[in-house]
Amino acid sequence: MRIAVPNKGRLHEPTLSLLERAGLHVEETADRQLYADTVDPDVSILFARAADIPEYVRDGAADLGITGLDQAAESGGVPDSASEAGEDDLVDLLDLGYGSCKLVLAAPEDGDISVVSDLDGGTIATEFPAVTRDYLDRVGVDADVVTVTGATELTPHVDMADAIVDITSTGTTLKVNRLAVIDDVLDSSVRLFARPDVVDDPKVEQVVTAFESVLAADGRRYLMMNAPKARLDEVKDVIPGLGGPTVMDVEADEEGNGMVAVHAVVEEHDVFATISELKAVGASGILVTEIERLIE
Ligand SMILES: Nc1ncnc2c1ncn2[C@@H]1O[C@H](COP(=O)(O)OP(=O)(O)OP(=O)(O)O)[C@@H](O)[C@H]1O
Ligand SMILES: O=P(O)(O)OC[C@H]1O[C@H](OP(=O)(O)OP(=O)(O)O)[C@H](O)[C@@H]1O
Ligand SMILES: [Mg+2]
Repeated sequence: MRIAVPNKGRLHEPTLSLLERAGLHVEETADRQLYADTVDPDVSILFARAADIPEYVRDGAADLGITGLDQAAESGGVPDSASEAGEDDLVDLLDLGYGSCKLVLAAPEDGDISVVSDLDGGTIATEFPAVTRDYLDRVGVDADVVTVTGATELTPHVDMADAIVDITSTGTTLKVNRLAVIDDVLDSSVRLFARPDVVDDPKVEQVVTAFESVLAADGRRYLMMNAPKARLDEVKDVIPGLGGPTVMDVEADEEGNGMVAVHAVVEEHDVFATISELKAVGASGILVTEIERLIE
């Protein structure tokens, strides 16, 4: 099974680090420019441009692909569910949570375009012509779409276009170019895409489970502590944990009081408050550790 992965750009490093954390270490090879093996002999990697990955998966050059939803939408769309997928469609298997951005319609701040209908008969420049035409159909506006391959933000200032459809995340690029958002076109993040014919393959399910376990571990911590057996109920009230904490008998303390070891998964943002509450109910030797993967 082959996974297409961005070869450069902002998605390259986070994708390799996800594969690593999921246990799919990518082997260093001389020709890593194009293909690489992983520690799993059944899984190999194809490096490609983020924009080309949807096409590589459709064509069968790869079985799975990791790229932005914006790229998949531009290359022919993604149905809402696997059951609606035709054989040329991509199935959106999993939101991997990074590369979050928006495609927006934007126009010069001080211009006369303030709603999308002002663009009737106008021109929109974009790197996403298919998504833009779909959007125009949806809102019922008739505008020309010009395709550019970069520096889209400049086009309204050199009379090439009245507005643009482009990626934004912090909004800095739009601001610097004195452009204001007129409408949201598409919310995007990086997804794991598959061809419909591989969705039920056990290997694909194994990859999905591995990625899910990394996502589930994100933002959670593993707490370990000792507590007096007599106060276990109070400790449990403080840490509801994932399906309840694990409790093990340990040796009694010097005074002969029964002790237990308590282990639990907690949300990272609860750790700070939880620790003082645990101390208050008699817990000691509290350890907080990171979780690499969590299979729920
Ligand atoms: N500013 C951003 N914030 C978050 N995600 C972004 C941002 N810009 C792009 N992305 C996401 O990353 C994907 C790829 O963009 P990136 O800039 O890494 O590649 P690229 O511009 O195609 O690189 P190159 O042209 O060097 O191959 C986009 O399709 C989008 O999903
Ligand atoms: O809202 P912001 O945080 O400013 O991000 C938006 C910018 O990020 C992307 O460009 P990128 O940095 O990938 O450069 P590129 O045009 O060379 O791809 C995108 O094309 C926008 O220009
Ligand atoms: Mg870019």
